[in-house]
Amino acid sequence: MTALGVHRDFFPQYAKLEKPVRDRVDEVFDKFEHHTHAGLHLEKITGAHDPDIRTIRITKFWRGVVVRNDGDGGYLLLAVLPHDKAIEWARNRRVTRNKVSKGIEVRNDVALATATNSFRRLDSAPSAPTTKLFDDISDADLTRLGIDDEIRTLCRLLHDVDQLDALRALIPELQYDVLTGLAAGMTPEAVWQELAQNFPHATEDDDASFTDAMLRSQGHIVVVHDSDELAEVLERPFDLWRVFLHPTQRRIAAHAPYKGPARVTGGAGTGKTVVALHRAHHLARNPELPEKSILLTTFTKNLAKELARNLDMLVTDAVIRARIDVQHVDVIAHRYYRSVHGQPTIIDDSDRRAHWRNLAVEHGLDQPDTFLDQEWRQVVLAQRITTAEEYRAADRRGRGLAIRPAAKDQVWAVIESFQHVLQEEDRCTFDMIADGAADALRDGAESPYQHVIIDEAQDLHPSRWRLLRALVPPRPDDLFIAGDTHQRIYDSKVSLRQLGIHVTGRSSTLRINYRTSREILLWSTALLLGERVDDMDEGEAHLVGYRSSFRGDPPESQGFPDKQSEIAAVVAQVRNWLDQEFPADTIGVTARTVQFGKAVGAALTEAGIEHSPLDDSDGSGVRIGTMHKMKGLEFRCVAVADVSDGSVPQPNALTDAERDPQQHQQDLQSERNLLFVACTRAREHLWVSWHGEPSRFLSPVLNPA
Ligand SMILES: Nc1ncnc2c1ncn2[C@@H]1O[C@H](COP(=O)(O)OP(=O)(O)OP(=O)(O)O)[C@@H](O)[C@H]1O
Repeated sequence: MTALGVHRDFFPQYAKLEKPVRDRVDEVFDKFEHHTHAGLHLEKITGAHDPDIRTIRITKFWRGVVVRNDGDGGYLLLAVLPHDKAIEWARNRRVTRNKVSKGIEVRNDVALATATNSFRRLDSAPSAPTTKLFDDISDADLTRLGIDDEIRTLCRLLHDVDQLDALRALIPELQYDVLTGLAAGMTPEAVWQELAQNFPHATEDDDASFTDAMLRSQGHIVVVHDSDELAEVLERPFDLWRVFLHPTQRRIAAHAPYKGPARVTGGAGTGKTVVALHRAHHLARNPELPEKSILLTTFTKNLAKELARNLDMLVTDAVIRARIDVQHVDVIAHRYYRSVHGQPTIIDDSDRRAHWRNLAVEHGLDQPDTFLDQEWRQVVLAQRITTAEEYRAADRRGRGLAIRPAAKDQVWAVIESFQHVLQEEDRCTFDMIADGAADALRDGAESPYQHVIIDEAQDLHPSRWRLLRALVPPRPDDLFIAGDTHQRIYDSKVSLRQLGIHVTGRSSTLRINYRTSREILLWSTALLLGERVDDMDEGEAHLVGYRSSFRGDPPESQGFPDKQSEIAAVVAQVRNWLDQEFPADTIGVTARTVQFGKAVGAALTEAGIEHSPLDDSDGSGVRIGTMHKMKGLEFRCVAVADVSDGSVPQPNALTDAERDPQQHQQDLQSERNLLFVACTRAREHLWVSWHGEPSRFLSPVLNPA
């Protein structure tokens, strides 16, 4: 059957067409599967660099650009442009094959030759630097990684990453990907490993048909076989993530059954959530699965809503969609806890702290409520400790302060009393509910799910992991975990290994950021300079090769003498974005504290600008919320306000350094990560402000070494 490929670059062009022209495009390609070459009325172009590239009439003013392959009769739709532009565009293009992926590449011969000449001139100027960007990479390595002669000649002339960036539209996608990976510090071997995993035919001779070659170009070509499929992929031309996955994303999402728990990591915006959604879709295609047998879950209620919204966009077949249950992890915990213990009553934070304070005084223990609460959550509840003996022998790695054996008994006595009080009051915490639910499930006869997919996994407490483990029996494809420990903002460090979740050999890393511009990414990652971050599997997490897929404006940062003038500036900045026609709901404002957010909200109201809190899922207008609430979300424009000394880090989130230096460091790390999370929510514009002195966390960007 005739296959039609549609190139990724076609989508934004199609999205911008007026409705009647779009309809004509649909009409022209309707029933393409039955068309012969002549049926599609393709026209040759005089002077074309590639004889297979033709144009096709859409309307009097618009033409499509199509590759027609005589070998197997496949078509590839490349562009839709005004008449003269289309002819010019098509004349200069040439279709080639990538040596590694054996997939299709489309290049502009004329522009590449011009660029090579320009860079040659720059390179021979007396002021040109003597070192070049790829001096350390041999020709043999470049060739092995699929860089062809023409691109190699060009890239040998480049001095820095900015020059490489400038060539993004000219260098074929996969080759550009390889070059940016090398430029971002990956070794040729590391790049090769990734390519070899993604493209199993990498070392074979290229004997693929044209249609097979299109199928091997899944990052930038989607292949459809009939007009219904074509209509479906073109239905939401802005949401490219539905159709085009990076080869690494696709490999992870469409992997054959993983033998056990699998994991995807990667910096902010690298598409971990997208991969989790596609994995859910992939698994749900199994016709033998009953309804709601796959759980897609995450850390907060808002994020679960966002997952469900995106899943509805991705999975349009109602039968397949019905196999996936999207729930906030604590909703699941409540469901199974209730089945055994009835409706729980939650103790709020202030009551909990008051209990700790009172009990510490009662037991003559000089420890603050924060220490006791953390000790209880991170040691006692984390390891399900129930006796003084167990507590004495407990693994307290990761907890700062060492406790002498005698003092341990005293701490245990307070913890025991605290648990007793909770029991008497018949109140509990979310951690306790999760553990109660895990027990209920373990005692039950059947596991409720066959697959569990977890997003934003880095912040889950061990009790949630026990629950998730109990929701699905150990089996292939039981748990699929997406998370990034650089974005951990609560102090829930876990070792998956110790929880019996083994991901070794089934862990993959994404490195290309699709959300934020290179400028925003570099600025934000500088905030994390020197930080050591665990990978939840008893190793260290790194951001090697982490890079953005596009360029934009540099972030702006500005200080103000006082709170009032800063708030006025935030309002002015929001107004400025609105004047530039960014829709209000694509603008996010965030601050460390609820109070500052409220003050900004009041000022926006006064200025007549509609706004709503981030946690109001039906809210509209500019969205405002704390940095914690920004987790997992994204906006075209983000104002991060009150990044002031005294607000970031938030003093009451820090353990006293003298009492517990290690915990103090961990608290600082969570606070720094929080700022990183807030800044990496911005797609196009990031604006950071403070009043008085700036936060010390801004020092790497305000005073770079
Ligand atoms: N293959 C892709 N093509 C186009 N856009 C993509 C692709 N993958 C991801 N994106 C887009 O990049 C943005 C970030 O993706 P996503 O939220 O999945 O990243 P993440 O790694 O989960 O981010 P974070 O950890 O910061 O929450 C989203 O807007 C998503 O639609």
